[in-house]
Amino acid sequence: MVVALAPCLSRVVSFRYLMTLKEDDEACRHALKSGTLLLYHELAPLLRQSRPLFAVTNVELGKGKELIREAVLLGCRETGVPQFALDVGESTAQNRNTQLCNGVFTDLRKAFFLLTEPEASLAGQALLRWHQTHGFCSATGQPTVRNQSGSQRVCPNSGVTYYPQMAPVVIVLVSDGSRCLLARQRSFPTGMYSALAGFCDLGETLEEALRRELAEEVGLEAEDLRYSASQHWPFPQSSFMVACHATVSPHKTQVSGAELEDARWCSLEEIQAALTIRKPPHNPEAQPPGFWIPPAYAVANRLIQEWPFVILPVVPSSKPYPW
Ligand SMILES: NC(=O)C1=CN([C@@H]2O[C@H](COP(=O)(O)OP(=O)(O)OC[C@H]3O[C@@H](n4cnc5c(N)ncnc54)[C@H](O)[C@@H]3O)[C@@H](O)[C@H]2O)C=CC1
Ligand SMILES: [Mg+2]
Repeated sequence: MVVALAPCLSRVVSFRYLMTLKEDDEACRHALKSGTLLLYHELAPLLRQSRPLFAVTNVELGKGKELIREAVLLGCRETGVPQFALDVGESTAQNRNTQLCNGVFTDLRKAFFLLTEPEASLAGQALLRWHQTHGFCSATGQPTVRNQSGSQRVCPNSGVTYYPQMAPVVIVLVSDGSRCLLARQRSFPTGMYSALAGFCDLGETLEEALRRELAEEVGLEAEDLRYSASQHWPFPQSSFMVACHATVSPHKTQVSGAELEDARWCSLEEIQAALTIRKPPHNPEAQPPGFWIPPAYAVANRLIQEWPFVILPVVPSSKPYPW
C-alpha cells in the first residue's frame, strides 16, 4: 500500500502516517523518495550553522539505491514530509571533517553544545547505533533482519522481534529549602556539576530508584518528590531520563567516593551565576561560581533553571520560567 502525502497534516494525521510507515515496508520505501535525510558519518551528524542538516534528499546525496535503503525513519513533519537518518559510514571513505552540502560531520558530544535543536540528531544517532549493534539474535546467534523503517529487527530463525531499547534513569535535583545539591563524577568535563542521576534496577519504581540513588550517592533521604520532565539521552547508550525535584531536611551529605568525585550545596546566587555560562569555560575554577552546568538541552539544566520557581518560596511563582 502506498500512502499519499497531504500538503499539511494535523498532528493526528501525521502520527497515523508515521505509524503506517513503521508497519508498511512498501509505503516506507515510497516515502524515502520524497523524504529528507539527516546524514551521519560513523554516527557523527552532518550540521550546518548549529542545525542538523535535514535538507539533503536522496537525489542530492547522489548515492546508490542500496545505501538509501539503510536509512531509518525518525519522524514526520506536520507538512507531511517524512524524516530519515542515514549513516554514510565507510562507503564514502570520508573522514569526520568532510563537508557535504555545506555541512560538516560533527562529533555528537561536541555538537551537543552547538545545536539549537538537538532532538533529531540525538534520536537519529541512537537509532542508527542500535541497528549497528543489534545485527544478531541473542538466542540463535543468527543475523537479524530489519524492517524498512528501522523500527524493529527480527530473527528469521527464532522469530524473536527486537525493538530499540532505552535504559530508564532517574535524575533528581535535591533541595534543602534554600540550596540545591549538585555533584560531579570523575568522568565529567572539568568543572561541570549536574543533578544526581542513576539507572533504575530491574523491578524498581522510579521513586524507589530515586530514594536508593540518593542514599547510595550522597547519604540523604528524600522527603517530597515532584516530577518535572523527561528526555531521551544518548550518552553512553540510550537512556530514558525522568527528571524530578526532591526536598530533604538540611543535613550533611555523605558523598560516596566510588560514585562521585564531589557534591556541593549551591545558593540561588551561585545557580544564577552558573546559568549565565553558555559554553564550557576554559578555566571554570578561575571565576565565580567556580563550576558550570550541563547545556540547555540536558534535562539537568531544566531542573536547575526551574529550581528557584518550583522549590524556593522566596521567588514569586507568577514569574514565568526562563525558557
Ligand atoms: N540528561 C542529563 O541532564 C543528564 C544525564 N545523565 C546521564 O544519566 C545516566 C546515569 O547516571 P549515572 O550517575 O552514571 O548512573 P549510576 O549512578 O546508576 O551509575 C552508573 C553505574 O551504574 C551501573 N549500571 C546499572 N545499570 C546500567 C545501565 N543500564 N547502563 C549503564 N550502566 C548501568 C554501571 O555500573 C555504571 O557504572 C548517565 O548515562 C548520564 O550520562 C547524567 C546527568 C545529567
Ligand atoms: Mg549516579
